[in-house]
Amino acid sequence: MAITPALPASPSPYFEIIALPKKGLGAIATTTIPANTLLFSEPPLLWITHSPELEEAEQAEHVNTAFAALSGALQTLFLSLAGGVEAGVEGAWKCNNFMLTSDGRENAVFAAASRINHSCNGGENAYWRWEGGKGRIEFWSGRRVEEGEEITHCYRPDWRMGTRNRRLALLEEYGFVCGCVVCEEQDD
Ligand SMILES: C[S@@+](CC[C@H](N)C(=O)[O-])C[C@H]1O[C@@H](n2cnc3c(N)ncnc32)[C@H](O)[C@@H]1O
Repeated sequence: MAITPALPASPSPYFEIIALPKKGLGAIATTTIPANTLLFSEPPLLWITHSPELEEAEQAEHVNTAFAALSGALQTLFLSLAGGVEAGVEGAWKCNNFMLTSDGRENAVFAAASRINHSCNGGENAYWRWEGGKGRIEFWSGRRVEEGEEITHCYRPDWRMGTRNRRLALLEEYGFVCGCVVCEEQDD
């Protein structure tokens, strides 16, 4: 008998997490959300502080050490994130880590924030910020979001290039073919 994995519970009264065509899981608004609404906030699941010059292999060591310190339930949760099923700790880290500070010294993975898909510049309707004093990431709506719309944020807001090059860059850096509203509508 095929076992359907349980969908993660929504951390927010504003959206549900469901399976989406070609994107895995994603967050869909269950109500109209006004601009500048706090959608959710959460502490990191796995967080590392490191020198920004750290080589990838050394960073992986930090990640593995932090992973080993998690409880069994949190390890299972971490490995259930995108990339984790196929490529273990390294895959989940690569697919889901946020650079928290502009000096590149702090990176973390979050259970709920990991489920928010990417939209290229202009298509996103949410943004995040790291509240270091509270030790939490916050997700805010950047504009009014209609019921049924997908909640997205832009993984690389600094990329300003044509759709074709942006899609290639996303494929190279993040390993997916972008199916966001901007890429689907533009064809340059
Ligand atoms: C941080 S996770 C986002 C949540 C993920 N969809 C899940 O099922 O947990 C990033 C992964 O989601 C998918 N993804 C995110 N944004 C996407 C987009 N715009 N188009 C296609 N796939 C996307 C890719 O597989 C990517 O590696």
